[in-house]
Amino acid sequence: MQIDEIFLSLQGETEFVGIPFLFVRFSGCNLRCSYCDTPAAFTISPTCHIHFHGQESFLSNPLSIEQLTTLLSPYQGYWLSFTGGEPLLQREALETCLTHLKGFRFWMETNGTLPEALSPIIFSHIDVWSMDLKLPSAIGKNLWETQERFFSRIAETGKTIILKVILTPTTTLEEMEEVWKHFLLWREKTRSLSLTFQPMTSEKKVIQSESLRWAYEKTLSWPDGKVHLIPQIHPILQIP
Ligand SMILES: Nc1nc2[nH]cc(C(=O)O)c2c(=O)[nH]1
Ligand code: SF4
Ligand SMILES: [Mg+2]
Repeated sequence: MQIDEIFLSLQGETEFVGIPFLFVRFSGCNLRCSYCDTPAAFTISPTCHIHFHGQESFLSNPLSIEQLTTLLSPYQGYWLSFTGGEPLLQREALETCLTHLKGFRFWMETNGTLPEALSPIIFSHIDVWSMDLKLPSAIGKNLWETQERFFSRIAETGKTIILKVILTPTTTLEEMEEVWKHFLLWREKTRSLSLTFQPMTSEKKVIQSESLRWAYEKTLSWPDGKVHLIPQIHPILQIP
């Protein structure tokens, strides 16, 4: 498996912020979002950067499942996030991880654009799906139809799904209306759905935008606690 980095930190996004997470960052991505904060994961890296408690080491790619098991087994009981890049581009490697790594709670960080890569093994092991909503202003094309197919398939599993949308100065209010329309429609398909509006951060500061103002008002108007406006906390805390 081609892994860009493996590290332990606090979850810096969504309503799970502040709790310890292992991150396994898969190499390769099928998108090139304007706001991407992990461009290093676009390409396959010759080495995997491992950093735990400020100690770093490197392993040559590809990594074996035995290497991964040795590295992660002291952390059984922790949440483990498969992130990227886009982990579903390496479906077989992901399935190997899911069937061999024992004693973790699995979190899937996905751009939600590869419904054809989903499989029964993935469905049975992932506990929480964190799915980005990719807007045309950030990726240059409309992917709603594909994202709808992706969402419908993961919703059938009944697992927790967190939708995440990144707010940037180029995000339009029409796009925000579209996000909201989909959130309301998709809520009908599953019991455990929440939405995080995530304003972009740069230089440890939250970037102001009209979509951020819009999201603030929308979040205030929604009382059930399933809609959140939360910036990334890891750049602010200056942690990985
Ligand atoms: N602290 C921290 N929290 C995160 N939440 C999602 C991340 C990601 O890149 O997938 C991430 C990350 O890279 N670091
Ligand atoms: S999907 Fe994620 S990793 Fe890929 S380009 Fe977009 S933000 Fe970056
Ligand atoms: Mg990140």
